[in-house]
Amino acid sequence: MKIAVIGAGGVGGYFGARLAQAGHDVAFVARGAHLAALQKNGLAVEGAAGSFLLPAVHATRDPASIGPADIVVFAVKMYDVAAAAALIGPLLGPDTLVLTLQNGVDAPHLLTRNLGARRVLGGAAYISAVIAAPGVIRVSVPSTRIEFAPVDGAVSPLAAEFADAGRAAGFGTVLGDDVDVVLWRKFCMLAAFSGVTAMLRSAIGPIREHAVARALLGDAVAEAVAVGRARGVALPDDMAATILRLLDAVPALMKSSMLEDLERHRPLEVEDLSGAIVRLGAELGVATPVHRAILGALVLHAAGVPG
Ligand SMILES: NC(=O)C1=CN([C@@H]2O[C@H](COP(=O)(O)OP(=O)(O)OC[C@H]3O[C@@H](n4cnc5c(N)ncnc54)[C@H](OP(=O)(O)O)[C@@H]3O)[C@@H](O)[C@H]2O)C=CC1
Ligand SMILES: CC(C)(CO)C(=O)C(=O)O
Repeated sequence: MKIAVIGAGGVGGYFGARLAQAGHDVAFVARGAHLAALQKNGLAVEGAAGSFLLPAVHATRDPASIGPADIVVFAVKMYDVAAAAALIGPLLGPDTLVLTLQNGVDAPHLLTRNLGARRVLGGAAYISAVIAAPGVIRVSVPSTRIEFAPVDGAVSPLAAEFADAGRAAGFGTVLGDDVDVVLWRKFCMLAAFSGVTAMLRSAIGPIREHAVARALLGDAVAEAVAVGRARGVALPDDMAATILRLLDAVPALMKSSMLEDLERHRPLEVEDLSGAIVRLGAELGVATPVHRAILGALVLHAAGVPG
């Protein structure tokens, strides 16, 4: 398959590298020192999901030099979605699909406004990865996967082909038909996990061991699930319990990407995580005091520190 990755960071860099390693024609749209390193030294992956080097990768700032792809993997941070969406045009052929991998629940719907629902796949990435240095992606979990679904609910052969390609390339894929369920299942976990770990500046281990912190985490999950249900998303009855079981099973040292960003003084996605829950809760009449506190605790850091 021909795959273009916009945003070659922790998420796009890792999944794109696996697909390239498996022999697919993968091109990365990147920028800055990371782009320069990709062009000079190739793309290195290290960490718990395996280490390998792709010594020569197609990396560029200019999507026109890539041309139409089968799949565009769209993996910039949420606050970069609007600007990076302008890069998609030259990558579109008549049947190209665009797979969004942002946390949060809005990205596929934002892209749908310009691209139309038939082209957009909304995805949730289950991975913990960062750009450790320019040209180097570090993954801190052994097993990774993408769950995704078409915005219009119509599962196409190309989407199924991508799911197969991912599995053959070494990461899990789950192709569903209800994009909101795919997004909200992760969002309810992630908004709570990222918000509480970032607010408390702690990996998950100490949080789940302290009764007060654990209760905060449980309340954050419950608020997110309540908002999702009020929005009409078909979340399973045991959603909150399932999420807490999952968070009990992850390694004690695991941090959210938002905590990693906070520690690196990078911009935060908090407005699209706890902020979205607060906004939707207000619209739907669901109280969200924990997410309001998370938003308040982090909002002054949301722009990061330039440089
Ligand atoms: N990291 C993780 O473990 C997980 C992250 N996610 C989600 O995935 C999304 C991506 O996150 P992540 O991979 O961590 O982000 P990263 O910051 O690691 O990577 C994003 C990359 O996109 C680049 N970029 C942004 N805009 C442009 C542009 N216009 N042109 C070219 N390159 C651009 C960024 O460059 P620059 O640095 O210069 O801004 C950066 O290199 C987020 O929504 C996140 O919440 C989901 C699951 C896990
Ligand atoms: C929780 C995790 C690591 C799950 O993939 C994640 O998505 C994030 O921290 O952004």
